[in-house]
Amino acid sequence: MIEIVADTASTNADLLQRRRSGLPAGEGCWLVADRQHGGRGRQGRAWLDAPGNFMGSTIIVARAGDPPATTLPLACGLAVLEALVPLVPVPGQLQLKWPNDVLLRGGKIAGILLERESDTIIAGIGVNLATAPLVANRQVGTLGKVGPAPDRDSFARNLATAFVRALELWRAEGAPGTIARWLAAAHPVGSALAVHDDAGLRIGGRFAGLEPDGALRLAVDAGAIRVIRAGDVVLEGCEA
Ligand SMILES: O=C(O)CCCC[C@@H]1SC[C@@H]2NC(=O)N[C@@H]21
Repeated sequence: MIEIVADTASTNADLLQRRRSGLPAGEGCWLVADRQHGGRGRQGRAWLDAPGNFMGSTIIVARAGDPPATTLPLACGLAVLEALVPLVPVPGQLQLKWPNDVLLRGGKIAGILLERESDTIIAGIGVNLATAPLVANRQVGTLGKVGPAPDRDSFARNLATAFVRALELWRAEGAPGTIARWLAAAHPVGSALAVHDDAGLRIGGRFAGLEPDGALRLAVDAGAIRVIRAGDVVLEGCEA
């Protein structure tokens, strides 16, 4: 079920609140906002909205036997990518960047914030369907750069369908299959990346694939591998 609200602070906050209050809201339930004035992004950043863009959240209920939670962001990124592929003239222009950003010609077009409280995981998704908000020091993408902006509501329906499939595949294939499909859709191994860790430190290196739990492998000086489990990743030469 997809519910649409005209304006809210954050669809993630709203769905979390519904689960806390014990209101009926489970997997398959979506909340989509026309406008969102307190959008939350990863790493404590804000997510800027714009008319015609997609801002929405859904619920995932963790089950015993689920694959490692660290691979769920990858599955969510694959779902958003699947919903976007039919909307671009050249599908290869879309790439995933760790853990779940979608890039269009190198500019970030979609971001996902996962927030967890006990068995409830809220996946909040922002997609620049119509407008690329101005973000300091970042090249952001919009579908409007490669064609007409798609209808938000039909995008929402396609995304909900892609999400069901992505969750089923994640649960059926587990971490190895999810990682293999994510790698096939990501920028190439060897791409230059800069990682800004939680302390604000910048680590430069080259993309060296993923660990079995979905963490990022970064080849740094002298061929050493740094394993990144949290941080903000920039694809050098494309973003900022
Ligand atoms: O920083 C990111 O890349 C993640 C951005 C996630 C934004 C979406 S918009 C809908 C949902 N509600 C929020 O407050 N945030 C997410």
